Amino acid sequence: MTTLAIIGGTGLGQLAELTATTRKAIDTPYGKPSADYIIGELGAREVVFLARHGNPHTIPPHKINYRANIWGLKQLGVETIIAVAAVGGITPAMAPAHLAIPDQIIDYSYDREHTFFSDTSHPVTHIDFTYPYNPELRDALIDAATRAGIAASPSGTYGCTQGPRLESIAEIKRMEQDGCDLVGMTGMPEAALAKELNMRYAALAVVANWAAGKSDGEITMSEIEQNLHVGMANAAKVLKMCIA
Ligand SMILES: CSC[C@H]1O[C@H](OP(=O)(O)O)[C@H](O)[C@@H]1O
Ligand code: HPA
Repeated sequence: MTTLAIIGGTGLGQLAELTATTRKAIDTPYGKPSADYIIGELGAREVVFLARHGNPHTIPPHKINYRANIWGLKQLGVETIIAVAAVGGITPAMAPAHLAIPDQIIDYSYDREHTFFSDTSHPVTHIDFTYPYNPELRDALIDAATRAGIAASPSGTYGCTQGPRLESIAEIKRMEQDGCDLVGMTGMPEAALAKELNMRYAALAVVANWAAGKSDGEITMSEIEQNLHVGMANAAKVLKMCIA
């Protein structure tokens, strides 16, 4: 049975390292996942890959069916999820193309289906979310980055905005005061849904750009693409080392 999954986001719509792949379309009680699940091998391990924004990349962050994505992985027997996420860098260490393994999260998103526990016919369920990211899985990613010789910040707070627009300077200032180091649009409810289904979940963040106001001028898609080109190549090395 497959136990490990990688969810790829912006800049990682497929995982070239996967070999012997098959596809699996899954329907769930919550609707359709973003794409077919790609099941293949990485090193000696079976790995499931899911393109968070669909294939091709057409689903914006606020329209992603996070519940279907996570439910489908559970159906496939996945117990461990490494989520790859493009982010904006807020604090000085989080420079473009840098990697980080966040340890905390703040949710600024809204109007998203964010729980499996809305059903009023069951007793109310409150999961613990003290550690949104699985500590052992985070340690494995940190260790893999060290062994791969790739610099990665071993902690950081990820702030999840609603998107799809990027943020204003004032919004980033507020997030920085709140303690955010990184800003993205997909970390929630993904992390919480995985925890609700008792799955190990950690994120490998790749900095695509300085967040609004942290560099001169506006943020351009071409700078994001260039930084992700470098950052995702390093992320793939960390994933490979981690899984091996
Ligand atoms: C301008 S790129 C913004 C886009 O990239 C991130 O996606 P993902 O987390 O899936 O890698 C961010 O959350 C936004 O969706
Ligand atoms: O600046 C950003 N803001 C939000 N999400 C992002 N994903 C990449 N860059 C950014």
